Amino acid sequence: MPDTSLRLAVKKQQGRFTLDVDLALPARGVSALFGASGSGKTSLLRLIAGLDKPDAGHITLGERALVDTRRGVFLPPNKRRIGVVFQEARLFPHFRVRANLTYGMPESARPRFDAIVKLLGIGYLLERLPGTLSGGEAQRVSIGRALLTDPELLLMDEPLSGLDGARKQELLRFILSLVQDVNIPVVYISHDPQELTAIADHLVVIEDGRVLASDTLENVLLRVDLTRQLGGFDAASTLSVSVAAHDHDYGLTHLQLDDSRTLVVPYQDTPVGTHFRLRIPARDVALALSAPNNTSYRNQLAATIESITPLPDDHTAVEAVLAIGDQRLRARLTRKSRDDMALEEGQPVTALIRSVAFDMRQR
Ligand SMILES: Nc1ncnc2c1ncn2[C@@H]1O[C@H](COP(=O)(O)OP(=O)(O)OP(=O)(O)O)[C@@H](O)[C@H]1O
Repeated sequence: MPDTSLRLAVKKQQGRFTLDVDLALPARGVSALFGASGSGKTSLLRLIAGLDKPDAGHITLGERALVDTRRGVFLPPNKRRIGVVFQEARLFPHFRVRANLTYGMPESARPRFDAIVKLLGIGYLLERLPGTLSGGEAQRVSIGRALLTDPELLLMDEPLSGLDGARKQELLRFILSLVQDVNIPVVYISHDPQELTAIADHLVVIEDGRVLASDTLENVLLRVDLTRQLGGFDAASTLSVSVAAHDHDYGLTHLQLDDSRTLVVPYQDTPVGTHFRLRIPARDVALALSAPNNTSYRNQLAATIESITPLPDDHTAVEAVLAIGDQRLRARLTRKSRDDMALEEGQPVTALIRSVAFDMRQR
């Protein structure tokens, strides 16, 4: 497998706005750029795509230098092997879908045409003109066009923003399976926390043209110091689990967290051994000092308090990060319960879990 990780250190002045970013993104999965309107997400994406030049800096994709201002290197967009999908599908209005897809397609991608059309479910659209397509259909065609340039990296700038709720979900599921099938790294811009929770593996938080955080989604969402910037995200943690067994009689599925810990959830129609991520809202985790016997909480996990932090925006609440083996779980408590139970860092506790949600992605 070629190394397709993206590394960049770029500066660009745009009027009074300064973009100053130093970043390394993984070679696999979806890296999301998240930040308020005007934080610089699109400006960064345009530099990566080659639509703008940085004032100073370098960008490399795997071994290839795309830009290096000191050496005078600047690869034009069509030489970068980067596919771009914009907010609105930018199709040629007078070309049929087929011609839109094949326009600029390199010979190397020709054998994959049928497979990509099938993958995107756009076979029935090939002879239509762009003006007759729905927003979701047009966006699928533009994803197809980006894939048919044989890219090593796919950039998506709010690809779902023009779509309504149901179509948004549909295309989101679609992009998820696509990412798993084509195995090309994706840089994905959005300011929608729900969308990013569903799709991102890696999260980059941008504010005022600078990177505040760049790490796995799980790790960034554990950062209590970013509570303000991550306001739209439900405080939640993700746990990696695998399906251990099904209990058909009670309609339950047993999940293995690690060698000594299991969770029980409503029956999931998924084979034993399947890996999953579970999403657990911080407010659905309670703490007990010892494992209670008589409780309707099905899930109790032995844990250790790693940190307890006051919430910046709510003086009645605190947030605890619990170590559960080598995974981490957030719990939101009232300040009063912390004081009543005399909770402190390093203390062993039992985490009681009220609800879990399944992540859409299988791992
Ligand atoms: N050509 C330009 N000249 C001057 N300022 C610009 C130019 N292009 C962008 N900017 C400014 O750069 C800043 C970052 O814009 P950018 O479009 O990258 O933000 P964004 O995070 O993508 O926002 P949104 O989520 O609203 O799309 C903004 O303040 C914008 O006004």
